[in-house]
Amino acid sequence: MAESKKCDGEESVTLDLLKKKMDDFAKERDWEQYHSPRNLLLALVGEVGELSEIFQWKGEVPKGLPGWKEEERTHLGEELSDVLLYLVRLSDMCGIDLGKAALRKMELNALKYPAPLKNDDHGNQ
Ligand SMILES: Nc1ccn([C@H]2C[C@H](O)[C@@H](COP(=O)(O)OP(=O)(O)OP(=O)(O)O)O2)c(=O)n1
Repeated sequence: MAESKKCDGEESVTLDLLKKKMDDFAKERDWEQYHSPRNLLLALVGEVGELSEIFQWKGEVPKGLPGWKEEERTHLGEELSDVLLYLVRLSDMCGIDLGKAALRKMELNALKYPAPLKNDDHGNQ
């Protein structure tokens, strides 16, 4: 089920919900013909370029983006969203369950890069 509600009545955002909304968006416009894997990949890369432009020439940007104007933050949210939406759509058109694939990849990452052991209360490792 794609739709899910938070307890405050607001719709909670899941990858499944975004997948369903992108599917509806394409169907309503008869744009499924354009949403081939290769087209979507190129669109995704284009949006990553637009995202990069926001940070271009700024030098290092501290976390939380202090000093950024509200309109710059809004623009950033839009470009991040374009990247996410095309990624979700690309995964769907390739038959990849992105949520499952990402969780599996994180497990692989944890095996490849084990966290260092922490001392317990008794100073033992
Ligand atoms: N064939 C298309 C075209 C657009 N979109 C959707 C997904 C993106 O979220 C957004 C991209 O729209 P634009 O190509 O108009 O890109 P921008 O919104 O970045 O506009 P601009 O490039 O003018 O800044 O619309 C889509 O699903 N399929």
